[in-house]
Amino acid sequence: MRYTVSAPDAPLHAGIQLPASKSISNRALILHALAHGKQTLHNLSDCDDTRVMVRALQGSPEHIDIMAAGTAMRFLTAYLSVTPGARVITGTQRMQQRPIRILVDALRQLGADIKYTANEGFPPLHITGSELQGNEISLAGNVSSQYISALLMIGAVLPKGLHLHLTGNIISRPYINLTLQLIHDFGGDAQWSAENTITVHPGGYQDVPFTVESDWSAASYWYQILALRGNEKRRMKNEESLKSYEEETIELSGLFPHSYQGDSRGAEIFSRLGVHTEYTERGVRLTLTGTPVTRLEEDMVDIPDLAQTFVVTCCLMNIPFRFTGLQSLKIKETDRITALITELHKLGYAVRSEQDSILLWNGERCPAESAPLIATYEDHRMAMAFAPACITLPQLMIDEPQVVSKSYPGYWEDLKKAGFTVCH
Ligand SMILES: O=C(O)C1=C[C@@H](OP(=O)(O)O)[C@@H](O)[C@H](O)C1
Ligand SMILES: C=C(OP(=O)(O)O)C(=O)O
Repeated sequence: MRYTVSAPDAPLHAGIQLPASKSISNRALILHALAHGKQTLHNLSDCDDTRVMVRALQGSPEHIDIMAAGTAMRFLTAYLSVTPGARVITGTQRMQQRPIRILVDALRQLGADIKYTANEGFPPLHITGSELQGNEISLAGNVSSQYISALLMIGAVLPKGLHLHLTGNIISRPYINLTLQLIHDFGGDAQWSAENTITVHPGGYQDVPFTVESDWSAASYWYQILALRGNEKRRMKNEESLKSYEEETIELSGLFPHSYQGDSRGAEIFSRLGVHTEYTERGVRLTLTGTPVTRLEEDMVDIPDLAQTFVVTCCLMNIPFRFTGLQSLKIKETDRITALITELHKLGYAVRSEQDSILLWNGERCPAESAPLIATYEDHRMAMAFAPACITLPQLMIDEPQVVSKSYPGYWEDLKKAGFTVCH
């Protein structure tokens, strides 16, 4: 399947109910299960990554397929290690190439019984749950923060709690802090006890009602849409159309100013690309403002999921960039470094990488394809970050658009609500 996407002719005035955060949903589900919770979790995401988690936690299945959900794979590996019973946990072909050795080694040091059923270091895993006796381990903090979050959440149900010493340069740190925040919300006690050490006290969790915030990573595609509309506006000479663009607004509900989510930093970065954020009672109201920067440099080690949004946005706005801290992109849903370079070449942008961790563009162009079809590589963020490019490149085609269901099942419907045309 493929979609052809076109931008609205009329001024954009969209009101969007964003999906709930899958990162918060999947943490809340694990903590709720560890609390033997009966209370309702409100506003859980309906995305694939959360659905697989709900299914895995219901009725204790012996065979668990978490499809493409990194959080579900990592969080459940730790959870099943402390939960009585024997299970096999697996996922898509790609999930079977995403490394998990660091987490498995850490859990084994605590006493867990985990076996690789195919390739050493990768899912599927056979896990037999038991009470783990260990309470102090060191692990690398520079590969995926999801290993750390997984261990922290079970820390409070270990008889002696847990001291985690993190080695290397810690990546995706806001996701670790999000985990600590949710542990507190569920009545646990965990904090940074030294620069690279986190301590989780024993004592378990409380059964509390909880409401999941909307997803700031999903919000980034709407910021991108407005930034690209602003770019079109500046290219227009006609006073009337200029005025109508100026008044364009997008309202996104369910976001708060002091979010737990690290990707809320996207709002500040987009302010440098001409998008103003105003917090309202319901969420945020985005409007166009000011003049965008002429070059963007950013360390994205804390916000890896926003890399695709900013790389595509900057190319289309003709803003040269250098984004560092992207070392985790190679082991996500696809190798996002290679995928971005390949697809942007189709659109005529010669983006380059350095040291597998930097993406840069100095404004260099290459011949563009006349009717580009954007491949999505089973990666929701490839589809969602490239679709807004139709504002600059009319009739853009997106291959396998259904991939968005991993985190934002209503993405295409929401685009239609905002006036975009989405055709099969
Ligand atoms: O903990 C989480 O909810 C996540 C952590 C990040 O992964 P890494 O820690 O592997 O970078 C992020 O990319 C992912 O989408 C969600
Ligand atoms: C990397 C992502 O997800 P995960 O690692 O949880 O599969 C993502 O949603 O961009």
